[in-house]
Amino acid sequence: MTVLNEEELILIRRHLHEIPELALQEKQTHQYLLKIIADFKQDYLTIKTPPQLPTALLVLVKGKNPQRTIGYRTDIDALPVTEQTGLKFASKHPGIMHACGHDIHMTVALVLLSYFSENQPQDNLLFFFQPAEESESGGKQAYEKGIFTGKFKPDEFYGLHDNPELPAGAIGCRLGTLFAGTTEVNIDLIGKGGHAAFPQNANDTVVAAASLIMQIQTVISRSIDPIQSGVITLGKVRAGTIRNVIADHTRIEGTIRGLTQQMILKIDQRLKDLCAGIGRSYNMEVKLDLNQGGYWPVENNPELTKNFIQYMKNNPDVNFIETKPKMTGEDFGFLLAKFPGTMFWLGVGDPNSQLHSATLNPDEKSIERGINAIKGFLIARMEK
Ligand SMILES: CC(=O)N[C@@H](CCC[C@H](N)C(=O)O)C(=O)O
Repeated sequence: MTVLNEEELILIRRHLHEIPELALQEKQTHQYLLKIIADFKQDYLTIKTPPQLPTALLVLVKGKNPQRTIGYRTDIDALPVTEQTGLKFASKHPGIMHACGHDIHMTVALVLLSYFSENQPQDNLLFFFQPAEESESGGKQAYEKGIFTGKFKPDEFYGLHDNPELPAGAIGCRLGTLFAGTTEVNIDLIGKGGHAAFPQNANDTVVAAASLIMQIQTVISRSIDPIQSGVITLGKVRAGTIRNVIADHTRIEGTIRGLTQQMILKIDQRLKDLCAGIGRSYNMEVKLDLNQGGYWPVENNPELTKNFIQYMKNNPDVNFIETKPKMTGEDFGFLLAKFPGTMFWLGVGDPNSQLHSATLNPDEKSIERGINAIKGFLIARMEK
């Protein structure tokens, strides 16, 4: 096969969209990626499925005259969202959707890989198809399980995220922090169940949880410098089985976001204080589990990012937009703390939807435009 053309890339993107899989369960996706890559010219490629992380995939393209190994990462997992786009190629996996655009990310990476498998690059290029970005910290797991060793160790790393607010094909980036760091929050309140008619004999976790939720909502407004800011969203609350039984257990799940590690730790501490206080005042056990995993703030490397932005600004075919930091999280933040590099946005022109929404429908024109911009950048980078 030669370099994937526009028609082929659309078919690939649509097939990937049909088979979304959750974090660490990306078996079908992994198989499909392998099948596509098997059709590329193999002369310069080394393909490896790391046994420590069996849905991940590393593909090394051997350079002509390598001075460095440039890493390019795409995430491959999807979300537990029921698709409502009405597209002909909508998800075939009930309750799961590529609602964060990782199907677009994978397609861009595959086309870049197909191009460099035909046109041997100067430097080595390492393509990393990463599982578990949405949860389970796939990037961190990959690093800690030692998959970036020997010839699979990048000297610098690049990766993109799609952005429905930006016009299709636009490239967005900034020096400094691009994405927030996040902490996953799990709270279990354990009280005493009982008959709805006899609250005096029970210890109601729903009432305690309601109070805790309201207190947590004061953290950002009262404990955080308004110029800096942060976010706490409690997206899931589960309690009870029926209206007339007092719930002995309430589970709250949420996420904390901050643009610096210091901010995240400050919010973490306030949550610990509030949970301890609720435990004392309602006389029940309140277990708080905070897990940052690999969702560190995405800090772009100053020198490499300056170079990236300069290339994009000077390229008349690229619509470059200097963006502000966002409170979305990304476990590429962990990898950028280990390897210098740059994360950037690819505009997918769907301003009526958000990432993680059931109606997200990226404009497919963004794929080809993104590929051209990134391909040009990688070639220019290898000439330096
Ligand atoms: C781009 C994006 O939407 N990323 C996710 C990352 C998940 C972070 C983690 N699981 C958490 O919820 O804290 C996001 O939700 O921002």
